[in-house]
Amino acid sequence: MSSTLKENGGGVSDLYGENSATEDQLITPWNFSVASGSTLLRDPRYNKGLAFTENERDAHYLRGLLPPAVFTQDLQEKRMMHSLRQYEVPLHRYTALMDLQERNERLFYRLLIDHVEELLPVVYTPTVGEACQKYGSIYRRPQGLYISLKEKGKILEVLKNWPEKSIQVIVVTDGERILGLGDLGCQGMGIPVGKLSLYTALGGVRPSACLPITIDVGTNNETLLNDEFYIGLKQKRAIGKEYEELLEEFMSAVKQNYGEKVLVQFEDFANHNAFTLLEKYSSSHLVFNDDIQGTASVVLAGLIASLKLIGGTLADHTFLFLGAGEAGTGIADLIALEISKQTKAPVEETRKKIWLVDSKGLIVGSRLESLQHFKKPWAHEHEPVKGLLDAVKAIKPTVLIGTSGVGKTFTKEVVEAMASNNEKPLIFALSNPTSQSECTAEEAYTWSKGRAIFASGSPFDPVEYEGKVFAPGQGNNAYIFPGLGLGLIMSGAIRVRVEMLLAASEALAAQVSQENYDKGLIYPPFTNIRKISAHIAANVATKAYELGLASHLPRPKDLVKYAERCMYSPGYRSYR
Ligand SMILES: NC(=O)C1=CN([C@@H]2O[C@H](COP(=O)(O)OP(=O)(O)OC[C@H]3O[C@@H](n4cnc5c(N)ncnc54)[C@H](OP(=O)(O)O)[C@@H]3O)[C@@H](O)[C@H]2O)C=CC1
Ligand SMILES: CC(=O)C(=O)O
Ligand SMILES: [Mg+2]
Repeated sequence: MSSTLKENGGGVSDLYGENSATEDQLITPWNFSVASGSTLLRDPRYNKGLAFTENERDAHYLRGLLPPAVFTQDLQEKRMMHSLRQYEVPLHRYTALMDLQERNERLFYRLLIDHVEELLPVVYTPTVGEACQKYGSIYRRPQGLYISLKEKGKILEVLKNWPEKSIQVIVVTDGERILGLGDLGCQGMGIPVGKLSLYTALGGVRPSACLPITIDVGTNNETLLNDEFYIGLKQKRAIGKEYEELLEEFMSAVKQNYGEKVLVQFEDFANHNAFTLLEKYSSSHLVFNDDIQGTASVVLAGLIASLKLIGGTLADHTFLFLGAGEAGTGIADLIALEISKQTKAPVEETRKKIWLVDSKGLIVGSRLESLQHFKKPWAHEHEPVKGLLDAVKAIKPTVLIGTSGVGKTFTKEVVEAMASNNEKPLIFALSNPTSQSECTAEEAYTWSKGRAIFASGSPFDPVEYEGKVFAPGQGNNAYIFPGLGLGLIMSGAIRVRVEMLLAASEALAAQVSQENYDKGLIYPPFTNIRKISAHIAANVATKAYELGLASHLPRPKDLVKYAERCMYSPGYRSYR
């Protein structure tokens, strides 16, 4: 046993700590056996339900435990989709899909991959938002790993309780800013679970390599604190040193247990923690923040693509944001950086055409002292402006981006003002779920008299306006994180860099076809997402190799093909 392994408690090659444990240390007596009979039917990873063949039914003691019919996976898929479509309430579809995931994992992913446009709004925004709000009452079986203040000092042991040992991606939340729904505490677990199901379905990361985690430090949501069915800690949120120490223990335990190359995606933290955590851990861990960085990458891709429709370069445009938090300032940063890269102008200059409005009005120089650190770079010289409409009139943006988490804030007057200043106003209503969208697709097209180019965080159906059908795009980080994650994993990257986010944006924008543009789309349809993710992964991996951050060597020649080969496929395997 090398001294390094002893020091790090076993490291990645001694996952259970058995080899490195001394005689007086406790270890877990893991026992692995071949599943058969009802145990096999209850194991979602291996269960195939009616698709077990006659031979498998004999060999694995399944005779009599299943009805006589033998179905193909195709037929199971058809049956399941038929059954899902009977539910009119989206939340019922959600629970039916979660049940399937816990019963037959491969069938679940087969459905999700083959019907991505239909099922994405169920496992993801908007329905996942409602599921989180009602998590306590729809709760059946635990999903993911819960780490609460009670586990302080024992987080490494908690990680070891998770049955899968070879983890590649962790999505972690502390539940404080779940979509635009605020603090949902422990019930935020629906988000890491949903995001990771997309890592598998959209990015091809195998399900057993995905670990959803919720860190429960309490909640400030009074409704939840008074709810007898609330599943989390009934106390106010820990802050300051107590919070930081728990997170520090978590991040160290993750590295100790899974090594340097496990990707940690921070998700739906409130902005007073999100920026600090990202800054603190990005030089020591493979981390990225989906709300700050993933969102920035997807919006930049949409902007690059939209230039084909509205003309000019990014530098020719003026940007106005409603919302100056994680998503808003994250996007603004990446746009400024890309313009600086393209024009060679310093980033301090390129920021000047990007303006943000927060709950107190336009961010301007006179507010500098009182601004949170992430807003300060955007405090340009201008007289104070209170509301969005006045800001639109004063700044005359060509692009309006909503990242406020507040619905109905792009009013008729705001959209009309955008349309009176621009032949083709570009409008992104990014807040989730649908109830928080700054405006609907129908409002954007109607109020702009069919001239807006529109994308939203949650999906909207196509809209008919004066005989023409407009198909809105979905500007959601779900386009980016699965491919970004796959690129990091397949190259064995050890750090995330901004160049990788830019590479992901360029790859996504390049996937928008002429046919998409002809329909006014600035994002490709989700139906092709696995191909899109392979291209994003390849571009990200290319950057990882160029930057010397990749550890998977030698570099595969054709990274797109390699990405496709790495992807999990949900077809059943035959059992001996
Ligand atoms: N489409 C996508 O892929 C993504 C969408 N989002 C969505 O973006 C939204 C915001 O997320 P995030 O940036 O993380 O949240 P933050 O809490 O970090 O930021 C919200 C910002 O909106 C401002 N704001 C709140 N209310 C108003 C108002 N009435 N008028 C003007 N500004 C207002 C806040 O102002 P102040 O600072 O003064 O409090 C703050 O600057 C959420 O709904 C989320 O779902 C997030 C990530 C990805
Ligand atoms: C999409 C997403 O990450 C959010 O709304 O928070
Ligand atoms: Mg999020």
